[in-house]
Formats: sequence, structure tokens, C-alpha cells
Amino acid sequence: MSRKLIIGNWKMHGRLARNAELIDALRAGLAACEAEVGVAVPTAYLSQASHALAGSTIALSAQDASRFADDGAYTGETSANMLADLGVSYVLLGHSERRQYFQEDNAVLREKIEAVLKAGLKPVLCIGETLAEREAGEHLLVTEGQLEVLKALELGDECIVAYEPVWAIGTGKVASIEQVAQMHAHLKQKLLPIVGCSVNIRVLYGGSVKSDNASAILATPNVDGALVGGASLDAESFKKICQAAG
Ligand SMILES: O=C[C@H](O)COP(=O)(O)O
Repeated sequence: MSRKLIIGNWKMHGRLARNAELIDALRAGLAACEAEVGVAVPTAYLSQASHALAGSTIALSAQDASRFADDGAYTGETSANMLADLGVSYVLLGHSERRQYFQEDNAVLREKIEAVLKAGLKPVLCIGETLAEREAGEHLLVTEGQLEVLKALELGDECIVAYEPVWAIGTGKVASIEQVAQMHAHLKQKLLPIVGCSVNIRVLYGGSVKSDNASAILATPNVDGALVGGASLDAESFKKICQAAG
């Protein structure tokens, strides 16, 4: 039984002084945590976080990577190789906010995933349906279609997917345990033929995970961890969520 994975996604939040305080508090508070913990910090602060996390068990994670695997004339981009150079382990890809604001589709995500795998990093593919898709009863079909990007890939020893219903992100409207259970079972069933039985499949839940709902969510079958947004910016809240996973 692999340990639960909890990743805090800071999104576009951070300043040098505040980052240092938060990471120091997490290092102190999570030293004995049994869960696997990562923090996905903005690209601008990856170097600071890499140094601040040195020697800790907290994994440095990124929130995106360039679709271009090799160095070149791609102004503004950060390659997966550069992330690896900074000590990054996990890379969030396809977060709904990137799909929404930067029109990331399966074609672009496929290139990003390939670049991240080529750099020896672990992609965390973010998927999830919108409220309209959920209300139309299309949520299972939508997420199944989003998994297509994983077909015929050399994923290594594990495949990590983060299920984040868009309507639960940042809204305080967390999915019900029944909704989480149904979707995670569905995703595990659909992922198996895609990645094969030799790959360890981990499906994280994200969408208004807080210290007061984390235990119930993490105890739900087929929930292998959580992708935490807002609550990850508060050391005490994030620590409680990680401890609920441990
Ligand atoms: O990446 C994290 C998810 O977008 C969830 O964010 P949230 O916990 O603020 O709802």
C-alpha cells in the first residue's frame, strides 16, 4: 500500500520572505509525517524553494513545464530539464486554470508530458469536469477523454492523475464522498488498460480540500492523496491535511 501523496499547489502566490516562513514551518511541522508531501511553487521561486527544502522530505514540485523538451529560442519558457536541474520531482500539467486561461489541450499536454518524462520527472496530470458537464451527466465521459493523453507513453513505475472537479476549485464546494468515490473508481478502471498493470496508478483528489474535510476524502476508496490549493498557503492547515493522510 503506497503512502498517500499530498501536494500543495501555491498557484500564483508567494514572496521571498513569506515563502521562507511557510517552508520553515512545513519542515518543522511535517518532519514526522507519514504521508508523502510536495509543494508546487511558482517558477519564480523554485530556486529559493529548492534551497529551503534541501535535506527535507518535502518534494519540490512545479506547476507547469514547457512543451519544448530541448533548450532553444522559446522566450519565457522553462523546460523540464531546467526543472530537473533545480531538483524538481513532480510537475503539475493540465491544471484546469491552465486549460482555461492558456487553452492547453490534449495535443499540448501530450508534448508537455513527454518532455517531463524525458527529463526524468513525474508528471501529475490534472483533469476534471466543469459544472455544466457535471449537470449534464457528462463528467465520466469528459474525464475519460482527458486520460487519452496518457496512451502509449513510457510512464515509468507510476502514473499520477489529479481529479479536480472545476466547480470545486477555490469555491469551498467540495465534491461529496459519493461523487469522489464514483469518479476515482471510474478513473482507476479506465487507467488500467491505458498504462498497464505494471504501473502503480495514483489518483489524487483536488478541489476545496481543507483540514476539516481531508480525513473523509482521504479515507475514500481509490483516493491516493490530494492536490491542495488555498489551504496549502497556511502552514497549520496544510500540516493538518498532511497528517490526516499519514
Ligand atoms: O491545485 C489545486 C486545486 O486547484 C484546488 O484548489 P483549492 O484547494 O483552492 O480548491
